[in-house]
Amino acid sequence: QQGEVSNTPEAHDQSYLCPVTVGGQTLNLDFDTGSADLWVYSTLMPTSEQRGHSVYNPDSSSSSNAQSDNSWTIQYSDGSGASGTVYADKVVVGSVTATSQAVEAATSVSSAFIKETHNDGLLGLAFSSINTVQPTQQTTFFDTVKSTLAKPLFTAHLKKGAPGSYDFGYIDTSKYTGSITYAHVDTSNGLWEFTASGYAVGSGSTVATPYDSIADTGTSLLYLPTEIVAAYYGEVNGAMYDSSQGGYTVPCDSNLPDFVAIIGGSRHTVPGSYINYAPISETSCFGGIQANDGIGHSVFGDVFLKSQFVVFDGSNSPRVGFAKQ
Ligand SMILES: N#Cc1c(N)n[nH]c1N1CCCC1
Repeated sequence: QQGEVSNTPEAHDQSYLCPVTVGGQTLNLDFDTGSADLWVYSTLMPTSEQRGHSVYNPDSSSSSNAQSDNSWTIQYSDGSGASGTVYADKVVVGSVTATSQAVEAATSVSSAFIKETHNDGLLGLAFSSINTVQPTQQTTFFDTVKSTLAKPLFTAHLKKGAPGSYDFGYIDTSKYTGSITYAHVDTSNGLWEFTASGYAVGSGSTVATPYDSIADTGTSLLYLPTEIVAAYYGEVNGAMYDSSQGGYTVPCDSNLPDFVAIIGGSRHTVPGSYINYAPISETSCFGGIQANDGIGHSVFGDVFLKSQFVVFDGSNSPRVGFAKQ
């Protein structure tokens, strides 16, 4: 099988949500290549926390089977988290069906999620080795269906301020220009982890330096080594590190330079306008590039990914591919 599902950006392209049917019930989920749990808001949560969300009711699904011995709890690096119990149920993404997918029904969700009223949960697309279900670890939707797909891959086509798509099982050549360049993926941390080999700021010269990175659709910004971030904002008049905001800010009327990442031996350019992320005040805007201090690797999040067509190749030699949209 193969199929396409639309994604729709939240404000500032902070996240991208896709309609998914779980046990015949449609929820809007954040497809996240940085985690490996499919969890949903559910009727098992306090009623007050369900308000404003579409929720999964396992009792009203004709295909749900409780996995009563299993439970889950997940913590994300931004401090948000959720926990709950597990069911097996039918999950449909576009036209791709997982007849018996582990659906992690939340009993508790952190406040950071509750206020995102369009987000009804996550669909993890990292490797199943980091799925949090215990005592019996479960597979991601992609791993569940992979053997039934025409090709063992999915693609991400995220756009700036407009709907895009995720495709499962095929590469739609109409969604990119030029060629796709690939980088080998190291799966030892359960992530789509690769090594970028350099960078350039605007029309500046290319700096050859390797930096360990992940492709993460569930992260909004582009997190890079501190020296690269300093080199970037050093080219922006009025840019500053504002500890009260927790990162670099720029004047909102800045004409920001492009950022070029060298991956797979090719140049991949983020337009400078994408790096003016969101207003903080009348004149100050939060930068879309920030330092990766404390993360342990660089994170190519949505600020970067929405400039590219991205292939997540889950074959026996996993790799990520990037092409210009
Ligand atoms: N923090 C964080 C994070 C990440 N690194 N990948 N996905 C994340 N989230 C998905 C929903 C909330 C956070």
